[in-house]
Amino acid sequence: MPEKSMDNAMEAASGAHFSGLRLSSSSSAPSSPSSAKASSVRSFSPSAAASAASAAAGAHRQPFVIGVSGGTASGKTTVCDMIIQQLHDHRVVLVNQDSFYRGLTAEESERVQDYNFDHPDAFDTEQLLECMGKLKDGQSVNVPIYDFKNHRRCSESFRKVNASDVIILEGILVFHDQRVRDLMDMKIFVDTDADIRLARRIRRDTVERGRDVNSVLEQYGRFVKPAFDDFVLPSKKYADVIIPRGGDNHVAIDLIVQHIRTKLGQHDLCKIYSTVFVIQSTFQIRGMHTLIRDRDITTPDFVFYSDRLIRLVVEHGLGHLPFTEKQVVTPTGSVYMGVDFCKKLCGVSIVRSGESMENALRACCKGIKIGKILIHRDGDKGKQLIYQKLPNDIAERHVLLLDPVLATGYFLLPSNMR
Ligand SMILES: Nc1ncnc2c1ncn2[C@@H]1O[C@H](COP(=O)(O)OP(=O)(O)O)[C@@H](O)[C@H]1O
Ligand SMILES: Nc1ccn([C@@H]2O[C@H](COP(=O)(O)O)[C@@H](O)[C@H]2O)c(=O)n1
Repeated sequence: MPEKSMDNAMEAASGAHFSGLRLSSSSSAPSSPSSAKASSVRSFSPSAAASAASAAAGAHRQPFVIGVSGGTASGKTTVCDMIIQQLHDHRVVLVNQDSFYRGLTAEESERVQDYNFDHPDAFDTEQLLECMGKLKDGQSVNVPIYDFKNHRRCSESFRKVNASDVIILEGILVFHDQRVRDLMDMKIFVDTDADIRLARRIRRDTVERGRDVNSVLEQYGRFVKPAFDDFVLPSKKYADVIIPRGGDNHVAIDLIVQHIRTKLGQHDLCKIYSTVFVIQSTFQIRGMHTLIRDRDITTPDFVFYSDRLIRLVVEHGLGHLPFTEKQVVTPTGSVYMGVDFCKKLCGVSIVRSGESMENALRACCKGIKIGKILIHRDGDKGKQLIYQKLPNDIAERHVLLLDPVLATGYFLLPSNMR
């Protein structure tokens, strides 16, 4: 039998069927050690379940929001570009706080040299919050386009920013307002020496922003430096990560990208770990998860349903073991072309073990050559090691981690069973 067919057979074993649910005693489902929950299971309506499932499937995932702050010309945009480049397989959008600079009034425009663009009041933070709120909600937004040459927003054009997996919000004062900070899952401060920043700013503002050297120096001494000391530097304490030398610090950027990937992987583990197999959620599995999460479940029912879930995980896992073709002769003398597992399952780590789990595992593994079953109990070193390697909410699903080199299976069980 080709490997695919074997997998398909195992897949079918954990596919969408209700045999594991304990329906009423008149049904053909396995008999129940306790009927306490039977009535609630009986009222399990496929149509209600279907709408609940589709609601869950269509449920909007919260994007991962990263705030990037730092002094002017510290390299914030450069760092953001590097992160975006490295996260090429995810949808990432960049929102610049600069886009939310208020347009100047005619009077302010006349005396622009007296205007403090580095004070928090120079930004329309309410509008920024509204845009970020929509993006977090999965809606696309029109972000204003700001022109540094004439200190105005373009009145007609906007930049359309689509909902994404990752939103990066960059700007000198993005850590200043607590409401903006609270939107962020990760805060990065780009820390570059003041003299380097000033040199870059002179070059950039004269080349790109239509200024002359004198006006840059004047603005820097009068507003930029004092505001950095008063508002930007004090907000550094909110940062989770400080990157010295900005875009030159490849190690820091690599580490940050790795962290973001891990966080995103909580939604899509298979993108990070090629050896992770996530069992497809079915009504049967969700129904049983619902039952065992119910605080009113009786102990016999809990044991029954958790045992059933464990069996599904284990059976699914066994489908990934290597096998060879094997012929056997049946009692009637005919030849049956079958398969035989060709390597030993040398270790199975169960994140939380209990007698019923051990029993279920041993029962499922009957007929398979098992070298050793390792059961890690609470506090075990092995368990710690497994946890260190995995994102926090991985246990929300049934996951089987197979290491093809060691042929070791890790069966992770739902969080409430830890
Ligand atoms: N590591 C670097 N080495 C040399 N120039 C840099 C470096 N990082 C940024 N720059 C330059 O400095 C200027 C400001 O960088 P930018 O990333 O736009 O900073 P910010 O967004 O903090 O204002 C740009 O002209 C950019 O090309
Ligand atoms: N019309 C404007 C608006 C802002 N600035 C300066 O921009 C700096 C912030 O942008 P960075 O890319 O350097 O982070 C800020 O320090 C303002 O002084 C300006 O000069 N003119």
